[in-house]
Amino acid sequence: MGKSVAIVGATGAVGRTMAKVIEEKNLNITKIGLFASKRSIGKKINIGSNEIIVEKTEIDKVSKYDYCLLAVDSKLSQKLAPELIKKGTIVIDNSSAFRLDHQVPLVVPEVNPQKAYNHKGIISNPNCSTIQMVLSLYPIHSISPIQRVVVSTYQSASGAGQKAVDELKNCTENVLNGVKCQNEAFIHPIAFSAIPHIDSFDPSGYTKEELKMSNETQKIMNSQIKVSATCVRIPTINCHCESINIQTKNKVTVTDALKAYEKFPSVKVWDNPKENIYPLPPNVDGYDDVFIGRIRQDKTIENGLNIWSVADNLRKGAATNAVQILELLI
Ligand SMILES: NC(=O)C1=CN([C@@H]2O[C@H](COP(=O)(O)OP(=O)(O)OC[C@H]3O[C@@H](n4cnc5c(N)ncnc54)[C@H](OP(=O)(O)O)[C@@H]3O)[C@@H](O)[C@H]2O)C=CC1
Ligand SMILES: N[C@@H](CC(=O)OP(=O)(O)O)C(=O)O
Repeated sequence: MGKSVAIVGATGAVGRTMAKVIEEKNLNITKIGLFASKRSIGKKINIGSNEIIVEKTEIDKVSKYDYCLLAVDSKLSQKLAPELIKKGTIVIDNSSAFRLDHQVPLVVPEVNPQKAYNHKGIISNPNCSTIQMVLSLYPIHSISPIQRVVVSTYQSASGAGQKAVDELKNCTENVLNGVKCQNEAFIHPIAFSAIPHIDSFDPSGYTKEELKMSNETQKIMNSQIKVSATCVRIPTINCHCESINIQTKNKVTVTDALKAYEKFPSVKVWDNPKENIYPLPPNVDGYDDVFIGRIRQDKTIENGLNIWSVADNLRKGAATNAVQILELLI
């Protein structure tokens, strides 16, 4: 029998992308409900040929659905998810609220799909930079265990939500017109800049975004891989980039890495330096895969590789991964 699915946060960057991904996949869903804040009551969103009217989020309404894809901030997830599971709705949560909870599976379907079945009502979707990195690491890890990773990210505005995308556009236009740029979504004006500060600082000096990349990777890959991350916001609209340095237990050659990536689902290699071919955000926008290029041996250590990875953070980094989890369950 077909299942019913609610998207809460349906008007946001991730929620809108979830609606698109559901439209593209032929899932056994009989009813879809779209919910957001009271500001969005009456907005219309098309899924296939159906025009769906956005409703205000109320537990009694959302809990009528079998599954809820939650795409709201973590504070709101913390409030809504327990109330929904109490009423029997299974929640796939995009926020960071429950990701490190031992009772909650944290799932990348190509890596640890079996965890999804062992849920107690909530399944967490990992952080966008983490999903992308885990898929970039896992094929290499399958050849030789990864010991340590040093990663620098170049994260797009859409990672900070729809308002941040609007702010990037307005701010760029203002700066070009000699007008001062106002910033609310970002800590500093984003136009023509690079901001090494995503989420808040931890007493260790790392940001929470950087710690998520470390802690969530260990949980998903069930391994004590050491990850040292520096997360940077750059003025691109969509798609995150990552420069990843990987240290393995035994030597992994570029040829080994290419073979492993080529047979792995959801990973594509675009790597031809002679022809200037490597993944770029505008070419990856709208795709569900993680794209890898610039694969090369690290000359400074014995068992090291450097790679460049690009993925659509709203799709594989958020909506597509969440809908894949839903697909495993229905
Ligand atoms: N953007 C990304 O790449 C990624 C995001 N995530 C996570 O996904 C979640 C959603 O992010 P994103 O889509 O970027 O955020 P947006 O800011 O773009 O969207 C937020 C959504 O939450 C809704 N909302 C706000 N307040 C309420 C309320 N009181 N009741 C019901 N709905 C409300 C908004 O509705 P309204 O329009 O009515 O205000 C909107 O639909 C966050 O937890 C984020 O951390 C995770 C991985 C990647
Ligand atoms: N922090 C990510 C997106 C995000 O919302 O992540 P999280 O769900 O882990 O807070 C970014 O800004 O690009």
